[in-house]
Amino acid sequence: MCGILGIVGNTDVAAQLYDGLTVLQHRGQDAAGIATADGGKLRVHKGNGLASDVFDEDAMQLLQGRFGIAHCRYPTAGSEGSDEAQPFYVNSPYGIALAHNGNLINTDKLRREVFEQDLRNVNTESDSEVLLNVFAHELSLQKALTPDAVFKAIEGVNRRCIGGYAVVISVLGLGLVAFRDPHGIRPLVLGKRAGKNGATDEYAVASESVALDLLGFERVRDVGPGECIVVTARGELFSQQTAPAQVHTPCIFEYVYFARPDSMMDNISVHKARMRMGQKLGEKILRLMPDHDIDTVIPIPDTSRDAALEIANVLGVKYREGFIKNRYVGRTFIMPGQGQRAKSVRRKLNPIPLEFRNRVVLLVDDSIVRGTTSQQIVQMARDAGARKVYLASAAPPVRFPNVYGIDMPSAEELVAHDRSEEEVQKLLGCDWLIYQDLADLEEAVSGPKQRMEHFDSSCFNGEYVTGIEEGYFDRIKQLRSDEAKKTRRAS
Ligand SMILES: O=P(O)(O)OC[C@H]1O[C@H](OP(=O)(O)OP(=O)(O)O)[C@H](O)[C@@H]1O
Ligand SMILES: NC(=O)CC[C@H](N)C(=O)O
Ligand SMILES: [Mg+2]
Repeated sequence: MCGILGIVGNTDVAAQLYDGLTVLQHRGQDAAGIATADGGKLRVHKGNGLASDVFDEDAMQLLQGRFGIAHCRYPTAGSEGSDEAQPFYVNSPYGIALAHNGNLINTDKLRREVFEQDLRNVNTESDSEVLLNVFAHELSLQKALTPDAVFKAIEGVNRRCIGGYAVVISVLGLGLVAFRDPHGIRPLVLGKRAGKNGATDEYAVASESVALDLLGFERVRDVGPGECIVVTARGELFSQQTAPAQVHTPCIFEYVYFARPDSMMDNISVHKARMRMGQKLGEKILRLMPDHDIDTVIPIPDTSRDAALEIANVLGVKYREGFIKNRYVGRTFIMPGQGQRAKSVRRKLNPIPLEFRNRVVLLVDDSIVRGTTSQQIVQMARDAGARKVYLASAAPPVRFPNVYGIDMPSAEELVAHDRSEEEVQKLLGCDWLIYQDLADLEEAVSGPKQRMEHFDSSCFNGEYVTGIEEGYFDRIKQLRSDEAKKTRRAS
């Protein structure tokens, strides 16, 4: 899902960008990078791995400058290679570095345009490098380097680029640029920190507010859909709507799985949204099984905990941590290959048998996507002595590909695609399977104050807010299915 962060400060920002990456790490484990602007020079350091693998003291020393951007990557386009780590950089019309969360769905067309019309070279298969070159070209059409010129350039980006995108850019000689796609599918939040001893205020933008909390920035507001913000190196903030107003449809899967519970996203607490998911699902369980025989509710750590606890409360049964998570194994869903994902579930989770022996357990996960986790977990619960194993998913069945920044390119890899709930239950091997209804999920996220009317729920309902060109799904399947990735890696 990728984490992005940009800071304009009164002192060097590299150490803060690094710290920020450590709390956005759950959004992308494959690569990390930082770019800072130091007078007339852009400094970039990036590579494969976690932030802690990529940066050492020498790298940090190089990254001087009072404004900069950072990225952690979960690939949705191109390869997992280090040349596709972000930020990407170009040196014309100015030194520009870009970090992108999301996925463009018209990359092929843009790539051709960038090469044939804009006369620019794109070196990798990454959609983000294409996006950078579109921006660079649009900026080159402007006469000056001012916030207004940047807004005009982003108007061009909004016009040409289709898909989900939240972006931070460093422009040498100007400052930080941040913007969000016209539907606000991907998240981006703005923070401010009062300058010390009369210095100007400092600003940060991040995928999640948790990065602002850590760095002592106050959460000001979310960047709006189709809005662009420019913070100059001197700390002046400008903002403008660069795309006509569209229906705001933030990605609902952020609340289900991606974001940290301690983040606020589009003014909604992720933690509260997950608790409400648990309440709704608990009520559905009671409706369908009023005389249930559940002894214990057990979460599948980490992400399902908030929902599982609320289900236990609604059902009035015990909540128990029956699986212990190995803290040194990362998130499995965002790993690039199925082999690695499958192996990691067992390495990551181990049962405490006494919480299972002779009990009827309700295992709760936030979502069931490929079924990698739940299939193994159900078996582990049985091996640990459970009398019956029920499984609840705080999200509805995932049946359709995601094309806006989650790497689910191929419907056939989704366990619920073209299967009834009974068929999925059989495949996962549990005694009963229950899914959240989509209307309940959307209500749970929106909350009692109904903060959001619409969502991008495409992986649940197959409705794509940008429209999808004929043949697109076949193309991404050919390029990005697990099989295709395996063949590419082997070659
Ligand atoms: O059906 P699947 O394809 O297995 O995908 C869904 C699972 O993957 C995620 O867990 P993950 O291990 O990535 O992270 P977590 O520790 O935050 O729960 C998610 O929370 C589900 O447990
Ligand atoms: N998950 C994401 O946000 C991915 C960003 C970009 N499409 C990449 O593959 O690097
Ligand atoms: Mg999980």
